[in-house]
Amino acid sequence: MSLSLQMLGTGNAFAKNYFNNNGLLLADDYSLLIDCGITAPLAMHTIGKSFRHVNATLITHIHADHVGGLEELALTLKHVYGKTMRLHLPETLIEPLWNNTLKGGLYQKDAVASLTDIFEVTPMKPGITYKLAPSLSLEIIRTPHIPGKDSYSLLINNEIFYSADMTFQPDLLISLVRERGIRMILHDCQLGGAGVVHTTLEELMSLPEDVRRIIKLMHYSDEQPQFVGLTGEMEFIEQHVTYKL
Ligand SMILES: Nc1ccn([C@@H]2O[C@@H]3COP(=O)(O)O[C@H]3[C@H]2O)c(=O)n1
Ligand SMILES: [Zn+2]
Ligand SMILES: [Zn+2]
Repeated sequence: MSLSLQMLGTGNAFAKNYFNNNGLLLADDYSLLIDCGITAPLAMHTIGKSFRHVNATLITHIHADHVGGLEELALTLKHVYGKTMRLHLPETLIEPLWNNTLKGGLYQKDAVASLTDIFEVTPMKPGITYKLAPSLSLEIIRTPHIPGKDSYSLLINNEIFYSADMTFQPDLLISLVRERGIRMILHDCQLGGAGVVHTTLEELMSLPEDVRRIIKLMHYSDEQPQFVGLTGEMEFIEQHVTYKL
């Protein structure tokens, strides 16, 4: 069994030196795109890959750096390649993703009137393990981000935690490591300022050593180079590099 991750981007929503924090998870020959932000189509082109070779896409929450590329993805697949993408997403995101984000661009009278008319939709619920492929299972965990906006982090193969954008949740992180035996945490990381809607580097640095040691940092700002060497045991993930998980 081989599991690897190549981030299309590792930047935060406003980064200009990094693409949006979207990941390509590869489990043997099955590939899952985790989030599809505004920059995802260009990032895919930059790394020489095409959406038509991706088996499915999963959405963590509705912000443009996580869903802004879905219109182009759906339209190119449909009109250029005659394909549809399987979309795994938390069931509470189905209605707002269509009505508040995608309907304006994708609606077509008598043809496309809902998310299921343009994607192969698989709704997900927290606490259930979904087998996406022989060597890939996923669970979603609802984690706080913006008041009133649902956001879901991921548990991959019951051993790797992939954070959506989220505020600092030390009890969750500690229990994932000490009670569920999670061996790796990929976490969003706001490098400066107060952590109002994200987790800050300072907050992550306050975690116990056994938790810090397995954290990799992503979703960071253009100031990232100034922080290399200042993150303790936690290393930055770099975009486009393929990591064996
Ligand atoms: N209450 C809010 C809402 C949003 N934001 C910023 O907008 C970005 C949207 O994408 P993100 O990656 O979730 O990061 C959010 C904040 O930078 C913010 O800073 N405060
Ligand atoms: Zn984001
Ligand atoms: Zn967000």
